[in-house]
Amino acid sequence: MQGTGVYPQEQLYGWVQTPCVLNHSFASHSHQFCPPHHALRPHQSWSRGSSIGWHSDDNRPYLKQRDFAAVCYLNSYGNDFKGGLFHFQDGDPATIVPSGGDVVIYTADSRNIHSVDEITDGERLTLALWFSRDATYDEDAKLITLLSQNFLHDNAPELCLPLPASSNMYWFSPDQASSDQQLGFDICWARLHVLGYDLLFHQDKSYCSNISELLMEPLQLTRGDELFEHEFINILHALQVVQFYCWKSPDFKSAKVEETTTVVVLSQSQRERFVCLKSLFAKDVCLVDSVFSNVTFVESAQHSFNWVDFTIAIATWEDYVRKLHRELVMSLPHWRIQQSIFNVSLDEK
Ligand SMILES: O=C(O)CCC(=O)C(=O)O
Ligand SMILES: [Fe+2]
Repeated sequence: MQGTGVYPQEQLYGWVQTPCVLNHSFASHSHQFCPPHHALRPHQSWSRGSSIGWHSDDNRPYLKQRDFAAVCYLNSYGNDFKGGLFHFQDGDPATIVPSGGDVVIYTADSRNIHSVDEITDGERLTLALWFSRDATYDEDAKLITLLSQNFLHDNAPELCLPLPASSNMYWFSPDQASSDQQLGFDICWARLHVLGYDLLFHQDKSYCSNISELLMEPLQLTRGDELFEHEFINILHALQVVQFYCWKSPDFKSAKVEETTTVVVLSQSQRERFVCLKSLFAKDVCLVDSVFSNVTFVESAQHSFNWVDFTIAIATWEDYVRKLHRELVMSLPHWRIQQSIFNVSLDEK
């Protein structure tokens, strides 16, 4: 994607925690309507310093299949971030102020040249979609095939556990032209860190300098000098539970506690191990703090932490994932018949 600024690097896989209510804000519409095929980019975080200069969304030979673009805002200008206004070069409205739940839709060609101002504070979250008339770019068909292969076994919830993508997907480099792992930090590690957690691999991995290998390893979480003995299957699993806990912890207050929580004090050698790991995952901890300062998810985590509630969060997260899995398994036969996940009915009034 062309742009003069710093394009956001982070793409998170997993669920979108903010509900999307569509308030249509059509910036441009044209063409005789025929239901387009869609491609979805996972929800995206624009951290402080991100921006994108004037561009159209089909501005590369390999992007020519894009006919329409849609951006759904998952949080709001003013409340969650500063800067980050969207501008069209021509036409009216010229400026869109992102507001959680709103969607802006426009043709992907040069009739809708647009830009996004630099984010000066907080974190801007969006969900971007592109629509194509060319069936060979139909993401639904690909996804349905993939889901059919992997998700048809109802009683295999472990299949729902997240698998990290390639390691450079999670590496934030201040120099975005390179993915040089001598600078910057791992975003998963950084998110855990700003929420007050450190991590420790089950086996001593301090000899291992390959981040992509480490991202796949089982691990435990620590806070202060405490080690929580639960084992997470990989860093994304731990991160999903931690974020789920931040999101849902107000609901746990009234919950009855039957879970047993095992926390031990860190030994000296364990402490040394996580110091080693820290230098592997973050070359610059000050940069982590500066990128994530004033981010709302950090503020929302300022609740009183306790491991008992956290233990409940693990079990509740598992129930939640199982529920999503069941819904998926129920919908899949229908999607397979339709060969489509999102159906636009032209007859609906
Ligand atoms: O996030 C936005 O408001 C627009 C993003 C954009 O222009 C793009 O991803 O191409
Ligand atoms: Fe764009």
